[in-house]
Amino acid sequence: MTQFINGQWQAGAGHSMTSSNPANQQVIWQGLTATNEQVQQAVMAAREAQFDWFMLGFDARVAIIEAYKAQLEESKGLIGETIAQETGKPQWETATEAGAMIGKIGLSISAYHKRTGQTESDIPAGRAVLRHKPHGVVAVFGPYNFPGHLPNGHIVPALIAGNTVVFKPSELTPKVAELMVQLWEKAGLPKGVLNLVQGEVETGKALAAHPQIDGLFFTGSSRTGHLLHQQYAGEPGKILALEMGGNNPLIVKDVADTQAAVHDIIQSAYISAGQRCTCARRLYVEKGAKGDELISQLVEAVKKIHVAPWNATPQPFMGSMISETAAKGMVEAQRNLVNLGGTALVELKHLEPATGLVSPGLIDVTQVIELPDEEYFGPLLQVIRYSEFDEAIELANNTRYGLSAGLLADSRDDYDYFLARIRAGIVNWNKQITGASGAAPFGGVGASGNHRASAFYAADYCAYPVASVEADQVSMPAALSPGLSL
Ligand SMILES: NC(=O)C1=CN([C@@H]2O[C@H](COP(=O)(O)OP(=O)(O)OC[C@H]3O[C@@H](n4cnc5c(N)ncnc54)[C@H](O)[C@@H]3O)[C@@H](O)[C@H]2O)C=CC1
Ligand SMILES: O=C(O)CCC(=O)N[C@@H](CCC(=O)O)C(=O)O
Repeated sequence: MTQFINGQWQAGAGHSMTSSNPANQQVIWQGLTATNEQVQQAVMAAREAQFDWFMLGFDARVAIIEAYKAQLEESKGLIGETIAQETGKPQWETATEAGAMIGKIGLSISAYHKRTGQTESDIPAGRAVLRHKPHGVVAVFGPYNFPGHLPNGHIVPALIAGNTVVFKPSELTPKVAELMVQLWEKAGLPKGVLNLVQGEVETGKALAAHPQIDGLFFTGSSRTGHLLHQQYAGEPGKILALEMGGNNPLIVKDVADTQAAVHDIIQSAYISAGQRCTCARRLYVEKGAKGDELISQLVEAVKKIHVAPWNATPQPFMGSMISETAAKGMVEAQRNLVNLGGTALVELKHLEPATGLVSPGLIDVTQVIELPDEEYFGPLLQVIRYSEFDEAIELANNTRYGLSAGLLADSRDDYDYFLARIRAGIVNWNKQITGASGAAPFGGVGASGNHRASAFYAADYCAYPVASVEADQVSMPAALSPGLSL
């Protein structure tokens, strides 16, 4: 039973789909995809349930969402293990993803009040009331790299606001999605409020194209996000929130503690085997002896990064990438950069055939004239040597993306200058550029997003404001407008 439609689990009526552990190819989930007819049923179930869900009222909705939180807490270990098995990420890391899912509940309730909610003020003619209403039925699309936390970051605020949801997870992580929906079911969510349709791109297309969708909240690649943006052109009545990838720069300038800088670089570029949208892809290091020393320490540290399957003891820093295909894609990306004139400082290697296990790579691309503005979604960091800070900032900004960026420098003045000039939605100083806080907005500019930041600002795209001027009864004004007599 792979689809959850109108409160019932049912088998897909489409074709066969499997999900396997990318570290050993063991099949961990098997089922049939949803057909267009099942997508239609899911959307109509969400439509049917929406008004009652909204009319239940905020407190009653939140009570169910708190019950879901209790389910998450009870199943925290299982969630972490399922994510690790399906994505290949190490267990220490997926435990933090399960924790972030739990933390999302309190943050989303607080964000609802702070960003939306209801306010009233007295005005001469009565009172002005600001309320927020849900859009209606929203589709949530999830990526594979955070299969629990990131869809959860759309679903929870959407439900708090009174929307109903049709969730289409990544085809690479159906098992995590199924577990999440089972926990909502146990929490007592009324039928039709959250529906799950599993499948590949065709299922996504059917859902995105459904005329009864009022909004679409997407986290995934820039390529797919751009397709959806084109598809929603000419539909101003629908809300589209796009959280997409990046080609994120990190600049190092005059740091006293080189070892600490190396640590921040590694946490920025290689966590989750480089499969975070916030990961550093380009590292700018000053030319000269100090820069050479930093690079040589970085090379040694990258060579020592422990890579192993998700459940290995001791735990590795990097687990497997999501698939063998993804691993091969990174080897191909490295080959392409070498062909363009790059020099591998640490070669990224596919460690075992038929798995997603790769070693981290570091490549000097200073000599590459036309550096591709691509998001290589894996553990491959490109190094560019610069002469002047201005040059480094200009190169860092030379991207169509604008998600995260960072500066490692001991001078506050340097940071203020960088902050004023860099174009990105997440800008950090002397901190890794991954691991953004859910208590802050999360989103990028350029090809990284459409100015609908998620995380704490997700509340904004989950509801629309309704401004009212109200009085308890109809009454005559103190004076009539010129030219009127009654
Ligand atoms: N900005 C952010 O918050 C984040 C962005 N990402 C980005 O996500 C990407 C990795 O995730 P993927 O799963 O590979 O993304 P993806 O774009 O391949 O897939 C995302 C979802 O869209 C669906 N989909 C794919 N093509 C579609 C189409 N034509 N119409 C409708 N639906 C379609 C997929 O089935 C999946 O459910 C990276 O680029 C990463 O940077 C990942 C996490 C956070
Ligand atoms: O959504 C939130 O609560 C905060 C954003 C977040 O968790 N970002 C993570 C993962 C994003 C990704 O998939 O790359 C991060 O910044 O590391």
